[in-house]
Amino acid sequence: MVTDALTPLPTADLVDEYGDRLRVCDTQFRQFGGRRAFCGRVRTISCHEDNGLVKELLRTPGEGCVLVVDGGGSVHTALTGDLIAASAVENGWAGLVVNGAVRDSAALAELPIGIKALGTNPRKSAKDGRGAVDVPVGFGGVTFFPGDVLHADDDGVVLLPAD
Ligand SMILES: O=C([O-])CC(=O)C(=O)O
Repeated sequence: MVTDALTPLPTADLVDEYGDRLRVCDTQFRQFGGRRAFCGRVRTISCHEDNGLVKELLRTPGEGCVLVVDGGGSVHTALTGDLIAASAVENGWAGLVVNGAVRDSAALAELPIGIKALGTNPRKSAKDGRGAVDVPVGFGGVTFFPGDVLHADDDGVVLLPAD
C-alpha cells in the first residue's frame, strides 16, 4: 500500500465536491502535530488505555498512511507521546488521528507529521498490546475502514471510500 503521492486537499472543498459520498467525522479534535493538513490511506487500531499496539505498528513502514487510533474517547492515559510520534515520522507515516489523549504536546508540535487527538494527559498508557489492528472503528458519527482515504485539516477529518 504505497500512498506517498497523495496530497492533502481542503476538507471543505472535498465536502463541496463529493457531498454525501464523503464521510465527515463530527469529533472536535485538537491539532498537535507540526503538519496541520495531512492525508493518507487509513490503518486502524482499537485499544483502551493501552498503546502497546500503537508503539509496535508505528515502528513499521507507514508508506504514507494515517493511523486512526480508537481509544474509545478515554483521555485518562496518553496513547502517543513524542517518542512514538518520532518513530512514526521516521517510518513514513503521514499522520495520526487519536480518539483519545496524547502527551509531550510541545514536542509533538515540532514534528513533521499530522496529529489530531481529543486532548492531553501526561499519564502513560499500559503496554500490554491489548486491542486490535486494522479493524473498522467508529467515532464522530462515521466508520473508519482500513484502506479509506482520509484528509484532515483545521476544519476536520473526512473519509473517502477505498475505490
Ligand atoms: O511511551 C508512551 O506511552 C508514550 C510516550 O511517552 C512517548 O511516545 O514518548
